[in-house]
Amino acid sequence: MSVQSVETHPASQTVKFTKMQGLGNDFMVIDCINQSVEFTTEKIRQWSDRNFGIGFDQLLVVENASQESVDFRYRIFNADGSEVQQCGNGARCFARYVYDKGLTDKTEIYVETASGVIVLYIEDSGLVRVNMGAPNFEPSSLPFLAPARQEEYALNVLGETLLIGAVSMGNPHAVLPVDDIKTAPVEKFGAAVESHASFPERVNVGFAQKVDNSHIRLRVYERGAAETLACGTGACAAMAVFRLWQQVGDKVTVSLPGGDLLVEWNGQADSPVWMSGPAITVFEGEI
Ligand SMILES: N[C@@H](CCC[C@H](N)C(=O)O)C(=O)O
Repeated sequence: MSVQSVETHPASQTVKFTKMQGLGNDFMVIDCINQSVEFTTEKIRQWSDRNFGIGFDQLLVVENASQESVDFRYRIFNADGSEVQQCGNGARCFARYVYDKGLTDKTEIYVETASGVIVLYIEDSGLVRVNMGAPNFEPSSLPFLAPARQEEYALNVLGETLLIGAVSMGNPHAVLPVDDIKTAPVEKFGAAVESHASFPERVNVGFAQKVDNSHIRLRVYERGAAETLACGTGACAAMAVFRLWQQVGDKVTVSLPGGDLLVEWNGQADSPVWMSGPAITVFEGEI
């Protein structure tokens, strides 16, 4: 008996993709249900290059789900080629993509990620609302090498002691409160905190200013992508940390350089964080 290997979609020479953005956090989205693509770190870095490639903060990959109760599998790669667990702005674009491409006619979409299942809702307004799951403040969940769980931590960075909050939204976040977002030391501390030895898998770094009970301003230095115009999980992380510190209420507008997100969390340990915002298709391409 001879054994034959069957490949339904042979790896193609060219790759069809869609360029999308959520508040200026931009993505290359690839359908790997209808085409087969091999990903290498080198290829992703080339594509993400803003001068020599397509240019994006993250690559989003659409795949078939591995479980029956879920609609799709959602994989995420940073611009530096690292594969990561979660991307909030990407999740909204993922919903828009699978719906607009006719891969589903559902407006409530269950998606498996490397950090669990999230649920995406396409609203009549065109905005996408995402159930991002509950925030996890256990240091080991990031991972963050702190001796015990605390509400805030003192982190030694470049000879200075920074006060931070730490939370996993599926992916790791450090949140630094600042007095004024315009003078936030993103250039000085962003990369240093991202690769601090206390975060063995690196960390996304949010600089957050409380405006009032229902409004935060935020800039995020993203792991594997440097500062972006917006970070959805970063917005959820900042809101969750400020909510834990009782600095804000249950419903907060988070203003990022690329625009506003609405983030809701009631402060209960098992309750999910909800995030709502836009998801926009920019162009279709082939490379
Ligand atoms: N832009 C994202 C987060 C993307 C992943 C992140 N850089 C990481 O390494 O965890 C968002 O909108 O959440």
